[in-house]
Amino acid sequence: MVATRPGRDAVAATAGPALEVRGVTKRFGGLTAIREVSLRVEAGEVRGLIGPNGAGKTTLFDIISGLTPPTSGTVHLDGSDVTRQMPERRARSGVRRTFQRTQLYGRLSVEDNVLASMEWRGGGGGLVADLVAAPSRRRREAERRERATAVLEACGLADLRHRPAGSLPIGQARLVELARAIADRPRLLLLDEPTSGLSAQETERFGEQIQRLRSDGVAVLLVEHDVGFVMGQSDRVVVLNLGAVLAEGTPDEIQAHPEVRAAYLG
Ligand SMILES: Nc1ncnc2c1ncn2[C@@H]1O[C@H](COP(=O)(O)OP(=O)(O)OP(=O)(O)O)[C@@H](O)[C@H]1O
Repeated sequence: MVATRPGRDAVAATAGPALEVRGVTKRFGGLTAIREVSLRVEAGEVRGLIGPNGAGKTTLFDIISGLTPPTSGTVHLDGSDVTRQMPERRARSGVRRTFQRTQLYGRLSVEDNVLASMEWRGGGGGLVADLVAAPSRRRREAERRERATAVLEACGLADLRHRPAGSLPIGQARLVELARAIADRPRLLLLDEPTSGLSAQETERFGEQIQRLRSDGVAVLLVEHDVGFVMGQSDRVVVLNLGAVLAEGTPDEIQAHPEVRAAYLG
């Protein structure tokens, strides 16, 4: 008999798209920031999300990650309705996010920032805890450190691992935020304008990481004002305008779309 390995892979294979947003509306008082938006992202797919300032992109990320509830509509992860789940619970189910303004622990080292993103898995506690800890805790701690080292290397941050995160320029800080988001092997990664402030070389490295994640089966939703970057990275692109979906298609279809050109691409 062939043993099957239960876990995320098995769930993903049977339960539908990594992310499905169904008919979501969000009102702030009299303002409708999101209007009946539906979209899906499959495992191993990069989906771009573009639109002018105020189109509702960040609000949609807040709804998907659980920071704000929708006024109506539902959010599904791997086929399960998570609309009422708290953000921490969604994070443990594999939803990770980066922010337009990086959210790092400025006084902690780059490495400790990455380790902290995996703290809930166990381990932690430092040297004293190591001396008195059970073997299972020590094993988890060793795995966490090994993973942090691998992720720091992949993101080009190995030489900066002992630097306080708050001392880094924005480009490197964004890479640390990416490292934090991917260290825990997310199922769904929400990237909010990840390349703003990055050099050409850092942008290229960021793009390589996105493609590596995709080939590992991660679903990526990418909000980005750099149209060239988003078109180069994405399998499909959704265009939001005034809170509603204006168009959806391949990068070529979107770039040729007359209304999109008029509203956004110019
Ligand atoms: N907490 C809030 N209270 C009231 N209005 C809000 C709130 N958050 C967002 N909005 C409004 O909702 C609309 C969508 O904003 P949102 O930040 O989601 O757009 P965006 O597409 O992310 O814009 P940008 O590209 O500038 O980041 C805007 O009109 C904004 O002013």
